Amino acid sequence: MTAPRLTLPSPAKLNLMLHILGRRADGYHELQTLFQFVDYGDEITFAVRDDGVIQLHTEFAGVPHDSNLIVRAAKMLQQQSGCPLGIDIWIDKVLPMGGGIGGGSSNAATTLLGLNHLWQLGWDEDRLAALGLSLGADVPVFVRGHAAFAEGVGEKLTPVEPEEPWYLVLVPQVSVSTAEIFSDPLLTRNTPPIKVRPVPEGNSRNDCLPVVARRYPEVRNALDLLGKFTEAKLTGTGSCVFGGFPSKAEADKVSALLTETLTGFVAKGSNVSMLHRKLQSLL
Ligand SMILES: C[C@](O)(CO)[C@H](O)COP(=O)(O)OP(=O)(O)OC[C@H]1O[C@@H](n2ccc(N)nc2=O)[C@H](O)[C@@H]1O
Ligand SMILES: Nc1ncnc2c1ncn2[C@@H]1O[C@H](COP(=O)(O)OP(=O)(O)OP(=O)(O)O)[C@@H](O)[C@H]1O
Repeated sequence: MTAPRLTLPSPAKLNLMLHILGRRADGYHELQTLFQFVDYGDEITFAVRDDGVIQLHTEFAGVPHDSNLIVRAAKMLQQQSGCPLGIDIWIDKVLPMGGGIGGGSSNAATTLLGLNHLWQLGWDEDRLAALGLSLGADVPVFVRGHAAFAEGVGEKLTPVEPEEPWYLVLVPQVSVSTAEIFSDPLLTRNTPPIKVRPVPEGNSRNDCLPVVARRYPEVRNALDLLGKFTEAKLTGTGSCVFGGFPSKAEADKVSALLTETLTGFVAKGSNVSMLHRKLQSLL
């Protein structure tokens, strides 16, 4: 008998602002950032196996299975929970890699929450978020599934309710290495912390933008194009660039101007992740 399959969404995130406050002794940077999800992402399908094997069936160009965050998340959860079960995994990958929209981190979180459900582990969100943090700074917010103001390296999360506009997200044909941007000597690392909550208007800057735009002409082009229609922002360390619109029709109108060399997608901003909405509907 074949095991029943469960398909779960793995949405992208946007950083609505990103300030770098300083650098810690371990090289990681202290940030203040606002995370919001969009209703657009990958889909991951899971089927439980009873032999304990963890098998990813979809190939990723340039990412060996052992370093894939999906496989790493599954193995870590299996090890730490002592679960004897295994899993077959397939992914429909639409999110660009190195785009600053957190595709890998989101995949890791969907895997943790999906397996917690299917293996019936009963782990709470705190425990899953702590495991997630060991896989990447962006994983905890995807585990929590709520728009958040993040501090520390991104793990200290306070839920927030920003507006939920339609976004046009531009995807320049270039992958940006997060580590490379954070090690650039020209990066601004001394932005004073915002102490007032909610974050006051006028703090939508991304401190990574000047360094990314300087290194990547493709990102500069995207910022220039979108900037003709709305405030154009960089998410994370790029490469993706996004802007908000009051309606889908207005975002679609600008999207229609895109070409093969600069693609993009239109998606609704969402303060509750698609993953959590789907999991809620299963209960
Ligand atoms: C820029 C953001 O996308 C904002 O959401 C994240 O902070 C990056 O999160 P991420 O991709 O999960 O990053 P990780 O995989 O944890 O780190 C990749 C590399 O970026 C650098 N890094 C990352 C996060 C951070 N707060 N400070 C850093 O200096 C480190 O060199 C690290 O080795
Ligand atoms: N399941 C996965 N999906 C995407 N990338 C993965 C995955 N597993 C490992 N990786 C590796 O992680 C790198 C970063 O991928 P990711 O899609 O998270 O980038 P990103 O959107 O820039 O993330 P962030 O916003 O967290 O900086 C990839 O270039 C790839 O080598």
